[in-house]
Amino acid sequence: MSEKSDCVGSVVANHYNQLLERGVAERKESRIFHMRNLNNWIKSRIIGNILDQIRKDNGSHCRLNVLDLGCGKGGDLLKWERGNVHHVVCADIAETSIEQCKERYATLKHRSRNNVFSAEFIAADCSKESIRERMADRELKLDLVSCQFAFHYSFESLPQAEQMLANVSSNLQPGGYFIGTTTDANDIIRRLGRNEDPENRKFGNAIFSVEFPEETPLDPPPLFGAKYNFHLEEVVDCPEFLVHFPTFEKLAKKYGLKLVQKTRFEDFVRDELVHGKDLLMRMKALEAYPPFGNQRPVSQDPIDYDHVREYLDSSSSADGFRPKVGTLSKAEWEAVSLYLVYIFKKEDRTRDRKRRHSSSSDEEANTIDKGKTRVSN
Ligand SMILES: C[S@@+](CC[C@H](N)C(=O)[O-])C[C@H]1O[C@@H](n2cnc3c(N)ncnc32)[C@H](O)[C@@H]1O
Repeated sequence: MSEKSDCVGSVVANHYNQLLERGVAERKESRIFHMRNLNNWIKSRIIGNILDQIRKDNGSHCRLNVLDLGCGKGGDLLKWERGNVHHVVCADIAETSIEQCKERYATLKHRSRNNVFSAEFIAADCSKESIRERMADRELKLDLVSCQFAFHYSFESLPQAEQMLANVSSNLQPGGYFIGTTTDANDIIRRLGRNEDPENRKFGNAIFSVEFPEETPLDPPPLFGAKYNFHLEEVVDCPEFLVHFPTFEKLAKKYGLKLVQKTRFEDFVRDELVHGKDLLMRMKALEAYPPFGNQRPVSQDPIDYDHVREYLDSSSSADGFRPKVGTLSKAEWEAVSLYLVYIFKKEDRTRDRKRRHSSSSDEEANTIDKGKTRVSN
């Protein structure tokens, strides 16, 4: 492994290790409170949908073993509890995050009087070592690997992306799923706007920025190691790498993982609103506008609400009544919409072969959630 790559791995680990745990009150005051809730809602929907799909595939009482790859402090533990899974392997490069994840799990376990999934915790650079060696049961087969907001770190180099995928594929059952969220490289390059000004290396707004250092070639960027510095108010300030999606898809295929869905967050949110609105409201993923009583809008910049004022102006009734709507400030939406959702399925070669031979049914093996399979660019 090169010195350079070791160095980036430790920068990432140090950054996440130093992140402070915030209390509920402090989180509510955050400029990105609703954006974080919206991201959490998106993950809840991805996880909920895929668990439904696995139960459809394998029977409603099937055992469910999960790997949370790049689990951080355990932001998804509650989702695993609500999803009634049986075992979760939590892995992350940041040791302090893994300790915090362990503590959160202990609290969850205590609160539920031991009536919760079993769990194990592994502090490891999953782009450089095999986690199977570190698992309590090396024979354990997983039904789901979830890698939320973390896969882009492995695109530092081809060997790292391959090791990450090996950790996914070698632990998954045939027919198991690999789900995740990552930045949309095409969108990042488009937003850089080098067509307008070939010198551009940075874009963003008051809450986030993406900046490519001089050493990253941009015309075109390399398939691996296309480093940019990502800054998100209060939470992230560290190097990440563009994930060239066709390369990701091709590599995943080499590891027996077939792409079944790739959806940009903005499309995912629109689609999931049909069934997920109640949860969205409960999770406070949108800001009420105009604000209630003497509350202030989250952003003090009026531009952040131009879109909603325009909407309200066009939909006010004749008596001037202006309803409240749920929205997100423009700055937060610009950050949310940098991401995409992906779902891969581990090929089940025996089953697929049998199915091809024995049935003329046109049921697609990879159909997710009532025909919503979508592979778009
Ligand atoms: C943005 S956080 C997301 C945490 C969590 N998945 C969530 O959604 O709340 C990214 C996480 O990926 C972890 N990470 C980055 N590179 C990693 C690597 N090579 N191996 C394992 N974890 C890694 C970081 O330590 C961090 O906890």
